Amino acid sequence: MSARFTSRIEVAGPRGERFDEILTPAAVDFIAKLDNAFAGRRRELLDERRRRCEELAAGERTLDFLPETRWIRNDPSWQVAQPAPGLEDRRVEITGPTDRKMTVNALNSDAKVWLADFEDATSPTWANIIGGQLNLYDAIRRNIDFESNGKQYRIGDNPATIVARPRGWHLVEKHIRIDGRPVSASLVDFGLYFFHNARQLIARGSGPYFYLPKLESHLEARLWNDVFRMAQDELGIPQGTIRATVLIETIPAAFEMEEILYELREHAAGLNAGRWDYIFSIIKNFADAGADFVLPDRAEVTMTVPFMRAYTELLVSTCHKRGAYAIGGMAAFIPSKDPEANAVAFEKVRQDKEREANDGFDGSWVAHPGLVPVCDEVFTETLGGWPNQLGRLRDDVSVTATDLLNVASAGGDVTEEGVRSNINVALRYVDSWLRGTGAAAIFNLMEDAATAEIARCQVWQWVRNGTKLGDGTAITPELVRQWLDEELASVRAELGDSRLDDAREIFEETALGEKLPSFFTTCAYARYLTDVR
Ligand SMILES: CC(=O)SCCNC(=O)CCNC(=O)[C@H](O)C(C)(C)COP(=O)(O)OP(=O)(O)OC[C@H]1O[C@@H](n2cnc3c(N)ncnc32)[C@H](O)[C@@H]1OP(=O)(O)O
Ligand SMILES: O=CC(=O)O
Ligand SMILES: [Mg+2]
Repeated sequence: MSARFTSRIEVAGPRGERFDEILTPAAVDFIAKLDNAFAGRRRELLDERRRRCEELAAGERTLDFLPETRWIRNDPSWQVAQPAPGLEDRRVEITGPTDRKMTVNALNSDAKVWLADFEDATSPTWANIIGGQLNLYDAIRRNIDFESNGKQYRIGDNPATIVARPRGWHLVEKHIRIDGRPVSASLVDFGLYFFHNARQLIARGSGPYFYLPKLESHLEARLWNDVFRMAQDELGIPQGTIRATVLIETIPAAFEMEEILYELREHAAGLNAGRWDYIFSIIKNFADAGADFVLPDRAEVTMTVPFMRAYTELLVSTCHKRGAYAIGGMAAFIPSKDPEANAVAFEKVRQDKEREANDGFDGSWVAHPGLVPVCDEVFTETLGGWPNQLGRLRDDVSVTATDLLNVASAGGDVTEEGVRSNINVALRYVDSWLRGTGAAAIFNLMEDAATAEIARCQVWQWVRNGTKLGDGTAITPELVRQWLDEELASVRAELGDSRLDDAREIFEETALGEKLPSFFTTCAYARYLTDVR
């Protein structure tokens, strides 16, 4: 169903129950104002991303710390804003999609923060996006009690602070159109959440807080900062009320961490080490750059390989130099019903959090309520009586461009099991995503858009480089197609028909095509998640 709000603005998505409470004329007008002001710059910055990626692929460019912003890195006088109410203590943060049940469960999980996710953990169907906004709207107003399967869902006395993660700059929301063109998905998710909830959150002693995903440069951070300034002005909310934590999850952004904090300094709360998209970004940007950039099996790219350690060490030292929180990333292990797998998962998560706490992170992420106590315990032990370890300046850290780009330092092998696992996981995850679920437990691991991007991108990189298995067999398109047939058959035997044919099509296109598409989500969204052309 389509509703025209003005001669320029059209909402083309179906009207779900209570969607009109979110898609009010004033809220849609607010998004249109943001889009009018910032759509052009967004497009230019996306063009710049494409240019950089192509130049890197062609060997015409390398990545390094920017000479033109050295003055920002050398200027000792600036710090980011003070921690805002509810964000002083971030020792454990739970992430997850914004469906109704998970909203209540995450808020009650005893985590300090809930990352309410419209990005990696959400399949961006119209129902998920507007339904998710409704759930947040209701949760913030404590109007979300319900019963399901005999269980009462009700927000308790000490809920987590909500930090919403809008979709990245690369995505559009085709169901809202201005002058016939789709608006930026980032502005839709940010705009609706901010418009409806900013004042409520402030009145309740919290505030409008955001995680910003997949940034590739400080100019993209500047764009967000300008969005914040305009949004605060429009609603008459004091400048500097918003807080944003930026995910450093692309390789270009790793070279601009300090500049990103600088651009957002009046709104910056910290940086997060988004490890999965970071690995994806490295593969994507260097997929064509030769054998030195070929990564081993996905399971072998751990946080302790030298180039990943360089990244997290630089992140902590950069943050603490500027008074910003350093938040750790997601260990993919989740609780399991099998006691043995469960024990392994808890031990792996504990080790991951211990490494982060020892390195100086102020807190970290978990994917499941069952993991909150582990993370809490580890950080509480390290923090002592303090809410953070901002005082640990990590002056000992010195990371060079070579350290960040030393992808070969990962070592490890590519195996048949690794290739098959990538194919299998990608099929299962894309199938789930097409059915509207953006985070899934697959083989006892949390899989989401970022981890699935790694899976299909690795296959493309291995094929492109003719990477060899231990027995000398080269990974060719023919071999991958043969294994794809076999893996598909085994997944189909388990799941039934599902959306596996579509998942296969997406896999072939994004893992075996002549060109490596930037994201599987952009093409799959346009083709399968919306009828709007
Ligand atoms: C790369 C990145 O960006 S990481 C961040 C993005 N990814 C994520 O956020 C993933 C978040 N995690 C999840 O979505 C889920 O934990 C999954 C899909 C991996 C597993 O979910 P399930 O299979 O439902 O797990 P399980 O059956 O053990 O859940 C038990 C209970 O915990 C709840 N639960 C599980 N994970 C979460 C979560 N992250 N937030 C809130 N509640 C959760 C379930 O809803 C269920 O509740 P119920 O007892 O009321 O029915
Ligand atoms: O968003 C987090 C990541 O690891 O990707
Ligand atoms: Mg991510």
